[in-house]
Amino acid sequence: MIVSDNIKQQSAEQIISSALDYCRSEGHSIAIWKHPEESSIELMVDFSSDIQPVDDPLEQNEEGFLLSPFNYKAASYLIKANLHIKWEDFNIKIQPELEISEKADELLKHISKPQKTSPNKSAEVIKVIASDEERNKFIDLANTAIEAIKSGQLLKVVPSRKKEIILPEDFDIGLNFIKLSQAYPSAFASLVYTPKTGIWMGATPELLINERNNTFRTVALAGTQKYDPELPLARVAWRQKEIEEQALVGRYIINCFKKIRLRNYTEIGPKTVIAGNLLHLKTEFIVDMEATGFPGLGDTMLKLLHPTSAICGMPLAPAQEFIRDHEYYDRGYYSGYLGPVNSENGTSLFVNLRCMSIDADKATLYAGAGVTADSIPEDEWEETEIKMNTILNIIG
Ligand SMILES: C=C(O[C@@H]1C=C(C(=O)O)C=C[C@H]1O)C(=O)O
Repeated sequence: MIVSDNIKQQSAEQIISSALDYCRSEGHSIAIWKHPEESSIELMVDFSSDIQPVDDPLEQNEEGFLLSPFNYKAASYLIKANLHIKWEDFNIKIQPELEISEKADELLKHISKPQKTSPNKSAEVIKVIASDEERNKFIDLANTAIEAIKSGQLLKVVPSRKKEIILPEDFDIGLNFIKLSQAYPSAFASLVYTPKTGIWMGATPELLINERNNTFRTVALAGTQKYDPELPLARVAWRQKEIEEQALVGRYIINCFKKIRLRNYTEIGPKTVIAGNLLHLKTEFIVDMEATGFPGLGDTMLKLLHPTSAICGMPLAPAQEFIRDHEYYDRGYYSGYLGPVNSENGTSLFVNLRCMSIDADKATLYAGAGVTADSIPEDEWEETEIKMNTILNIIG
C-alpha cells in the first residue's frame, strides 16, 4: 500500500489526535504506544463495531494491544491489529480482508487531511478539584490499613485514590501524549481508547511481563522517594521501610516461580531507578525459557503475577479483600496492565500506573502507595500527590 505523502507531512500529534477522533466517532478501538528507551511510536486500530471482552488473550496467540483492569473479574479487551502503523519509517500493515482494508483506507484518508491548527492556544489551564475531604478519606484509609497490618491480617497493602481535574476546552490529546512520552523516555507511554473503556493515557515505569526471543522478564518495582537531580544515584539512601516493601514484591515473584517449580532465573538488583520526578527500587528477574523448558511462561506468569504486591499487597488474598472492602472507588484500568501482545517483538505488558482516564473535559488521575506497619499516613498521601504530579507536571 502506498502511503499518501500527506500523512507523512502531518506531525505525529496531529495524526494521533485525528485517528483518535475518527475511532471515537466510528466506534472503533485504538492504541498508541511507545516502548521505554525507543523512539518509535506505534498505532493499532481495531475496526470492530462492538469490541467484546476476552479471556486468556495470550493463549489465543492473536496480535493486538491488551487492556486489562485491576479487578481480574472485570472485562479485558484486546484491540486487534487490523491496522498497525509504526512511525519513523511509516511501516503500515493492514489485515488483508476486504472489509478491513476498506475501513483502513477510510481512516488513512481521514488522517492524511491537513488538520485545523489553532495557533492561539487559549490561556485556559487545567483546574484541579482538590478537597480536604479527599485527603482525610485517604489518611483514614491508610490508618485502617496500618491497623489491619498491626493486627496480623497482612504484611503490606497498597491503598489508592483518584483525583479529578478539568481540562481546558482546547486540550490536545495527541500533543499531550507526545509531551508525556518525551518527558519520560524510560517509561512505557500509552494512549488507548475503546468504546467500552473510554480513553486512558499514561507513562508507566513498571514492566509486568516481557516475553521475547525465548527470554522472559519481570521486575519488582517499589519504594518511592522524590528524585533530586543534584544527588548522584549511587549516593541515594533508602530507609528500612522502603527496602522491606520492595523486598516483599521480589519475594512475591519468587513465590510465583516456586508455584510452577521454576528454579533457574537470574535476579539483578535491587537498583535505584529514575521514574520521572521519582526514584524507585527495582529488581529484574530474567528466565531463559528454552533452557528451563518453559515455552509458554508469559501466559502462566501473567495469571500468577497479577495483581502483584507492588499494587495490591501481601499476602495476596487479604490484600485484595482489604482493597475491595475499604477503598472507596473502582480502580477501573488503573493498576491493571496493558501493552502489545503476540507481535513479532513478542509480548510486553506493563502495569498501568501514572495514568489518567479522560471523559470529555474531565480527567481522573490515579495513584497508590505501599503501606506497611511503619507507614506514616500523611507521607503516603504526599506520595500519591507526587505520583499524580508525574502526569500533572507535563500535560496542559
Ligand atoms: C501504586 C503505584 O506505584 C507502585 C507503588 C510503589 C510504592 O509503593 O512505592 C512504587 C512503584 C509502583 O510499584 C502508583 O504509581 O500508583
